[in-house]
Amino acid sequence: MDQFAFSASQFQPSSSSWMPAGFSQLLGFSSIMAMLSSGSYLGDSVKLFFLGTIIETGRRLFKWLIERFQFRLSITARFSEGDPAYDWIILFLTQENVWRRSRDFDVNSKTSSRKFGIKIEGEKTDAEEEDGAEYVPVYEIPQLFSWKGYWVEIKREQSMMQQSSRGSQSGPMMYLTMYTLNMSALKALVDEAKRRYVETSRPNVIIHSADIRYGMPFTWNKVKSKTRRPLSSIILPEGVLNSLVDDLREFIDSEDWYIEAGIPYRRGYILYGPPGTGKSSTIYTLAGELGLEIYTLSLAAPDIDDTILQNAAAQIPKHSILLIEDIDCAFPSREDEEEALKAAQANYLHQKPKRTQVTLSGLLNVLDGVESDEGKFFMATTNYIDRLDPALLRPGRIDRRVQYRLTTKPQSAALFTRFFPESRFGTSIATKKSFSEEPRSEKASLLVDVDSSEPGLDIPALAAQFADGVPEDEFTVAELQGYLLPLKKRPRDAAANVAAWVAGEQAERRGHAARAAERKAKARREKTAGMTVGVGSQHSIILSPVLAAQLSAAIGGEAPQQVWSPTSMQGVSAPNSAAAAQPSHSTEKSGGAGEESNPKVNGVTDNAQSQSEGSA
Ligand SMILES: Nc1ncnc2c1ncn2[C@@H]1O[C@H](COP(=O)(O)OP(=O)(O)OP(=O)(O)O)[C@@H](O)[C@H]1O
Repeated sequence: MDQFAFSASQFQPSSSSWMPAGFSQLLGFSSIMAMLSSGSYLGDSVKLFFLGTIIETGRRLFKWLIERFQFRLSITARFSEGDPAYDWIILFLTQENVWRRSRDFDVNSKTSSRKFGIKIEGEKTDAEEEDGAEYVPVYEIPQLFSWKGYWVEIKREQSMMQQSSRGSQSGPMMYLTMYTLNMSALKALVDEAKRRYVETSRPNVIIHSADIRYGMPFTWNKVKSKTRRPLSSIILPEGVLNSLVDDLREFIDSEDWYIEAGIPYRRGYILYGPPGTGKSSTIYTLAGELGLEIYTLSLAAPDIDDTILQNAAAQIPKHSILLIEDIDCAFPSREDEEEALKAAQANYLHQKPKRTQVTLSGLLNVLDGVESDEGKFFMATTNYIDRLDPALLRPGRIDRRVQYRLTTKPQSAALFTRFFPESRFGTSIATKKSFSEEPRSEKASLLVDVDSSEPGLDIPALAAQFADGVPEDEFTVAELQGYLLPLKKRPRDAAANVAAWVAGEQAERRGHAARAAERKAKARREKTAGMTVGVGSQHSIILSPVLAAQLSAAIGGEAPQQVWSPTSMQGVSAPNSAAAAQPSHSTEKSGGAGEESNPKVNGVTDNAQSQSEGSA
């Protein structure tokens, strides 16, 4: 107490110099100062409290200043995953080695999906390089780097984006902060990122496919890259491919014309014909040639509806291709739907077969609407153009139709030459090698060559032999390719054995057609047998189609036309009984074995000139 009283009196004279003594006493200021200087426990606590308050206030002030400073002296850009610009930035960061200070990676096995993995140096074999794991930096901890004299900070975050009918939408976002007031620096960085992306992607075709997950926003997040195919690898009748390339180039270059003429700046193609004739390959090759990215969607997917389709089309950047493969699957004909329903019922499935929720009008809206201009290409493939609604094919929606057919002789020869190019197998190589190497016997010079293939061959003659062995309009390029693949180093065998292969294929097709006819006949019998099986004249029973079929097979065929007495049906116990094993309907013929084997389709033709309308 004494100590306290002493200190207070010591303090009082000085405080009175700037504050009336009565006033300072009223505030209790002198007693607080006395307490603080007393060194007591309470005084220390109060000191600590004031110190903490000062530090916290300072910290907040500093943060506030930094934020203001950052806001005024930096530019922040956001990139959301699924948008092409996000990929530009990711690739840019990989190339700038920003990941070097990072300790945070996603490790994935290498696939054709593009993830912009980085190369981690170490002693690795080539095989490991090719097939090993891929290290993809995560960038979830902010990384600072400098680019052209600017400080740039990068950070990836999972962030909430917006509310939609499909729930709250969230997705990874990349935040790029540049410490500069110069807006054009950001533009330069983004342009540079895009340029590098285009440059890096040039040898590949980039294919985006839809990422549809319940409750998540629609994105084109699944990205793959395919090695670009040269135009010469596509075997079509003379001029078809070049005319498509010219048409697409002209379209890309004539944006101003479209705007001036008031015509929607969009282009639609449909490629149709039997499977394996090169429809998809043509689209991928065109995309590679012109540096276009492909956005592919299957309308047959049950999760996709008109809203998603519209969203998807809207998210596609300018000068890219919206590809819908097998477009007929989305809108099956009424007969097909009935058949699917019957098949489901026959198997006691009470659910309707699942089909797309996309409506024809939804698709037409996408083709006509704002989403479909801005220099986008709409490309579709189908095996059955007749099943498509004429509204879909009308000029202005589909500008060009390209028909694909089974191979002609020139196509077969061209395919052979593609497999066995003159440059590797022709006479010129053999001559060059025989001069450059030690003299050897004729037999030996034929055996040794580049890639241990057969050299010194008359490739045009072998190609002609091969083409002669393949009947026109019977096989697809894909089928011939399947035959040639195992013989890729043996051109002579490929040409010599093709006739035998063709004969084998034809026999197999006849067998297949016979079995198909048999199945059809059986289905017809089941249909009629399923209606009514009479037991005596008074008791007729209705059987399920399957049971009726089993019964009719067991008792010998056309059940509904006949009346079976209960005694005649005795012994019919199971479908696998001896009676069932020997059906008495063997008189039924297979209904023209060759009929269904080969749909008659000829060569590849381009209908563009005759059928294209509404194009520029
Ligand atoms: N005209 C062709 N030129 C070059 N290769 C072809 C051609 N037709 C088919 N192929 C080859 O056959 C395979 C299948 O071709 P593709 O997928 O392009 O056929 P498609 O007509 O699109 O078939 P689907 O209708 O089943 O989708 C590919 O490997 C492709 O290289």
